Amino acid sequence: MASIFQPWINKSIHKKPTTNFLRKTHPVCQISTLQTSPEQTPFPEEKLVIVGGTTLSGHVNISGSKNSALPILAGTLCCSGPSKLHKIPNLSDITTMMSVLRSLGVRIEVLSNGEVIVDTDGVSCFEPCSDLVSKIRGGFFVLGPILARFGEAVVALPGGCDIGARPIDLYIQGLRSLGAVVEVKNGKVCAHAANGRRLVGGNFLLGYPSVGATETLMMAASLADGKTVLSNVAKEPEVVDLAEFLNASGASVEGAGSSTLVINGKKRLHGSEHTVIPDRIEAGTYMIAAAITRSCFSMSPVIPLHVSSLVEKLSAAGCRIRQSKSNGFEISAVPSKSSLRGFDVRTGPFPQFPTDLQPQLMALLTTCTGTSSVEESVFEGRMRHVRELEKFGARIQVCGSTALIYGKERGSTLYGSRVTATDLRCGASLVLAGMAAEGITEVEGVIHIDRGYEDLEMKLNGLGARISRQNVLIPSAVA
Ligand SMILES: CC(=O)N[C@H]1[C@@H](OP(=O)(O)OP(=O)(O)OC[C@H]2O[C@@H](n3ccc(=O)[nH]c3=O)[C@H](O)[C@@H]2O)O[C@H](CO)[C@@H](O)[C@@H]1O
Ligand SMILES: C=C(OP(=O)(O)O)C(=O)O
Repeated sequence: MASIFQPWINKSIHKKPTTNFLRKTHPVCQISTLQTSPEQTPFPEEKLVIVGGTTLSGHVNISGSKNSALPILAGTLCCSGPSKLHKIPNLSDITTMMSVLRSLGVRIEVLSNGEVIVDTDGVSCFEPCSDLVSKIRGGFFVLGPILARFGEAVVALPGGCDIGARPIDLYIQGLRSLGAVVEVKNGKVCAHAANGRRLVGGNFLLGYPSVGATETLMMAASLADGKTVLSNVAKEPEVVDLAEFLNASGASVEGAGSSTLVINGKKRLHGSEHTVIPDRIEAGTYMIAAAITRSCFSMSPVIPLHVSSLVEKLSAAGCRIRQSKSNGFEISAVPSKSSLRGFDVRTGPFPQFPTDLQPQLMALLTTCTGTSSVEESVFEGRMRHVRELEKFGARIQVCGSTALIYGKERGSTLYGSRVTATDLRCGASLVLAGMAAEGITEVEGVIHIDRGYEDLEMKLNGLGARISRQNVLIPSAVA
């Protein structure tokens, strides 16, 4: 289908953005809330029904990264003219993010194969629909770009996984150091450039290398007057991906991937073409799926550096992991049948072990030998999966931020159960446990899983799993 924004490739089009901000809330806001993404549709509520005990084989394709696509979609707001993005995953969080952008007057065309064209030239207000922003974490990432490009922004407090308090103090302090006046009123962040026009470059040391605060400040500084130095920033691959998108759009961001960013602000950025990196958390989830089902299969594309902390742990447990040009990443847990060894793990900012793989890894550890420990150092509330894993018969003891997982001497101890996903990665860990368990498992709260896994059950079934999606009103198969 021909793009209505053709020729998007003309990077030199700098149409003047519409700056009539009198109408603060765009009417699209009302339309967007009626659009049907799984996140927004109250019915039907669904569950995944899993027949456990299957062995997986074959190859699985890894989608583009949710946590890269979200800030990059926000980053298009920094750019005059259309941007063409590749490998945007088909997820409910992405649908919600697109609705957030549309509520500002952004035009978005979704093509096939994860290609999306985003044109922000029609932006006609600086306050995105609050109902949409508060559904996801990524919606809040529009704050920095809107403020930097238009000198003013009103953005509702963010949503996202319920895994801790998730404050936004670093965003606020950082934006203030770039010359913004920021206050929180009635559940919204209201910000404007102190000089009434543009942010100004400044120095800011983040008290913690927050991913979202780093991304927000990077986008804001890209359009500020002068130079910004951000210290103790997040080094996550998604931060690097955003920097690459911004630089392709004419920004000057140096140091992405290290703990200091130096950003020379530009008067304007132009649209560009960018391919989102593969989702390292999705890839990691499939690697753990191979381990927990004691299977062997391959996956691609995977960037080895992005999964190195997981590879190290799985190798220590006894899995074999190989890379081949033709097949991508191949993980095998077959020769170690029933004897994967438990280990200790602590989550932390990249390159440490990712918190977004902690619940899935804990599910694996319940099937390994010996006693393992998992320390969650990033989110204080990310242990809600423990109660659900216990329903499979897992023995886990939580002490503060550390869980002790008592494995057993031989094979899986898990039995199919009826469980509920309380957040995205909790949902993934329950699906993994269900595949390893004896009997049938039902996972409710699928809405959380759909936020971040593209075609999860279709991809797993393609590897040999037996998972079906059913309406929760269908009588339960688990006693
Ligand atoms: C959409 C997206 O990209 N989500 C990811 C992003 O979330 P998100 O960007 O929200 O995570 P952060 O890196 O900001 O949070 C890490 C820690 O910093 C704290 N904090 C954060 C900001 C702040 O202003 N003050 C503060 O204290 C948080 O409460 C948390 O304890 O990074 C997390 C850490 O890798 C991942 O788990 C999420 O999947
Ligand atoms: C915590 C996560 O997402 P979000 O920050 O969007 O809630 C996640 O992807 O595991």
